[in-house]
Amino acid sequence: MPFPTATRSKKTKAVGIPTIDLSESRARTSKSIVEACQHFGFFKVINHGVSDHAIANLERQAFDFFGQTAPEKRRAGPAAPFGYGCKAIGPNGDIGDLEYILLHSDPASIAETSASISNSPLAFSYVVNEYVKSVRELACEILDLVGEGLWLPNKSVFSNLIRDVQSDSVLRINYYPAAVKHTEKSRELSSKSHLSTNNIGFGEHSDPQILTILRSNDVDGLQISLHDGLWTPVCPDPSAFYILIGDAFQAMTNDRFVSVRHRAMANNSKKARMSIMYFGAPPLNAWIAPPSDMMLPKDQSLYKPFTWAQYKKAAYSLRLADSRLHLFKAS
Ligand SMILES: C=C1C[C@]23C[C@@]1(O)CC[C@H]2[C@@]12CC[C@H](O)[C@@](C)(C(=O)O1)[C@H]2[C@@H]3C(=O)O
Ligand SMILES: O=C(O)CCC(=O)C(=O)O
Ligand SMILES: [Fe+2]
Repeated sequence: MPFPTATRSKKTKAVGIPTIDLSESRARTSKSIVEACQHFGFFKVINHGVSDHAIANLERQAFDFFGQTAPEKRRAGPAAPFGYGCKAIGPNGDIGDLEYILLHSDPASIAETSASISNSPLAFSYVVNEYVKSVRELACEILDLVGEGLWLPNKSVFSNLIRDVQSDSVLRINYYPAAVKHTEKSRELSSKSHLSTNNIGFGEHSDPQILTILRSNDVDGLQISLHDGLWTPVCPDPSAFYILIGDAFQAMTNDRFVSVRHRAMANNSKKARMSIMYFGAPPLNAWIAPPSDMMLPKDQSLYKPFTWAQYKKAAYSLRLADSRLHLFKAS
């Protein structure tokens, strides 16, 4: 009898993930960031400038929210797409071992979602706005460094998209409850069913946006898939941010960068895992295509030009693990 997927896909491999120190010289960091985007689509940043306060305040508000009873939390859901969600991910039947809050990054939308999430909506929306402002700055700094590293005449061509007031960026707070305590009997049963330690928390996928700024507490779970298809566990580092290249950036660099496939394993720790992701996206009507000065006359565009709205619509019509960029390949 074949093993369930969770057990079959157990193979993992430890790999050195590039760490970029943003306090080093721009020439050095811009070069290292471009290399990391090309080889991994993933890297870690330290000395990132996001204040500990902004992080701790949001984490506290979120832990307070997730610590409530199920009926209390359900009042803030279902996430359609914004608000509270439990287990169901997206509109097409994907399921994970987690709870989450999804918010649009626009202040008016943050205020609206906060009213359903919190009994103190002003305090909640204040800390969300502060966090979003801070990580947006970090995202823009990284995108400017990419522009410099690629020697683009307009180094802000990418960051301008997420600085735009119409930017469609999103904030997600994922909560993976602490593992349930096992009795001897339940341990025996779950080991027989091969399911005890390898369940999926948030299934394999790439993020559709330009880039993702991810931070988690000190509980592990995140894994990335590198070239050989093996899953690489990412060591949690609450003082750092992890940067993930998304599909839109892959298209805007004509595949010079490749979006990274990743997943989060279900929590096996006695402590809950919390991850916070800022998904930096362009305005809905923005065209996703390489900047003209990035392309040489001999270069062929690998994708038909498409808008972020068109790409998002395609992503939301598919399952989490489905790849989507091929739908926009130039013939
Ligand atoms: C199954 C889905 C969930 C998702 C929308 C989708 O149809 C495919 C992309 C998924 C994803 C992954 C990254 C982010 O977590 C997210 C908010 C996004 O923009 O695309 C989720 C979507 C979601 O959970 O709604
Ligand atoms: O929770 C995590 O660490 C990863 C979640 C993720 O990839 C996502 O929400 O898109
Ligand atoms: Fe993701």
